[in-house]
Amino acid sequence: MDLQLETQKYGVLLVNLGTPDEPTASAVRRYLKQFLSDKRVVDVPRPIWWPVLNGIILPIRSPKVAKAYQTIWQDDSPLRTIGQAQASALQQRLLIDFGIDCPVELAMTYGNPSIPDAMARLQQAGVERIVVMPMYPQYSATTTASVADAVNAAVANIRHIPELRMVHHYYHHPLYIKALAGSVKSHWQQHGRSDLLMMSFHGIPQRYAKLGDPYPKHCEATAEAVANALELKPEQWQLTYQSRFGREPWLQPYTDETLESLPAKGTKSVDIMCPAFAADCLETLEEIAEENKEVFVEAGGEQYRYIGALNDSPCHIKLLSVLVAEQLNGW
Ligand SMILES: C=CC1=C(C)c2cc3[nH]c(cc4nc(cc5[nH]c(cc1n2)c(C)c5CCC(=O)O)C(CCC(=O)O)=C4C)c(C)c3C=C
Ligand SMILES: [Fe+2]
Ligand SMILES: [Fe+2]
Repeated sequence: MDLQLETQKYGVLLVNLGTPDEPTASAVRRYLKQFLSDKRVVDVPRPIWWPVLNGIILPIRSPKVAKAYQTIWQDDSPLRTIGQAQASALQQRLLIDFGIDCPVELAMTYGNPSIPDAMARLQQAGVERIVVMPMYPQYSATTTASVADAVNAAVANIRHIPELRMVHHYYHHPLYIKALAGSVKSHWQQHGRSDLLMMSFHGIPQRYAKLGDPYPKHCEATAEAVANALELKPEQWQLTYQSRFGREPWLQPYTDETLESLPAKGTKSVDIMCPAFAADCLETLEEIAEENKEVFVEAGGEQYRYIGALNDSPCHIKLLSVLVAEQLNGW
């Protein structure tokens, strides 16, 4: 791609969901309170949700989730460590491939580094035009739109605001599909091939999809494109949804229930990947790689292998650099 850029200085805000500052109950509580107070995430009317959140969810969930974080914590939360590696690799790639000297700052919608702090660092570096890059291949109001809300809230406190563009989704981008299919192929080369490739996506409530959230359509398109790229027959792959929260029905089929049912149907080995996660985190390293493995093995499964997220792999960074360059073009 040949970029024709004006003289303004460009910057990138690479945004992921968020994670606690420490794997302690009090830090997890602070993070969950910010996350679960977002109306995009939980849309229950506030007079009903506030007492449930503060009186039941936060006191019960925070210590439990802190213990889960302790099992994956390595000096810091993997989501933040990987995000920082992605940001610096992306900055280098933009310079090498496109000749753009463009600072890249990692930010989190909830927790740290916060979006206002990261935007302030970009402006201090002289950046006037910011590409916001939410790390969500599939658009959802619960994630991508929350990034837009948080960026707009940050801008509301700035006198001299930057110009902004945002990547909306990339669920069908050829380089994204190529990176996912490539990660499966190299996993198969190293470990051999299982009976089934499961593509487990983070869920959302069914009601949100009925109200117009296109997220499940995007997930289906990603999964079908990966299956096509790998030339899989319909019985060799399956799309599922993980991480449900609360009582109402979420997108189905559920990952854990599917894994529990597979051995009885003769599927004894599974490779599982999580295409909606741009970086490994609690939901992949603990829920999928550990908890769900136990579910499958206890139900009679024999081999269960988790295929890691794209993280800071060269194909992933290449994809991110092209997504940014596509936004910069003609700006
Ligand atoms: C309460 C409703 C939730 C919705 C809707 C939701 C959507 C959603 N989330 C991600 C990505 C991530 N979620 C992560 C953790 C996490 N998610 C929820 C709840 C909802 N997510 C909770 C309560 C938590 C915290 C852990 C827990 O209490 O179980 C993470 C991991 C963060 C980390 O620190 O490692 C990610 C990433 C997507 C992509 C999505 C909708 C498309
Ligand atoms: Fe598109
Ligand atoms: Fe989540």
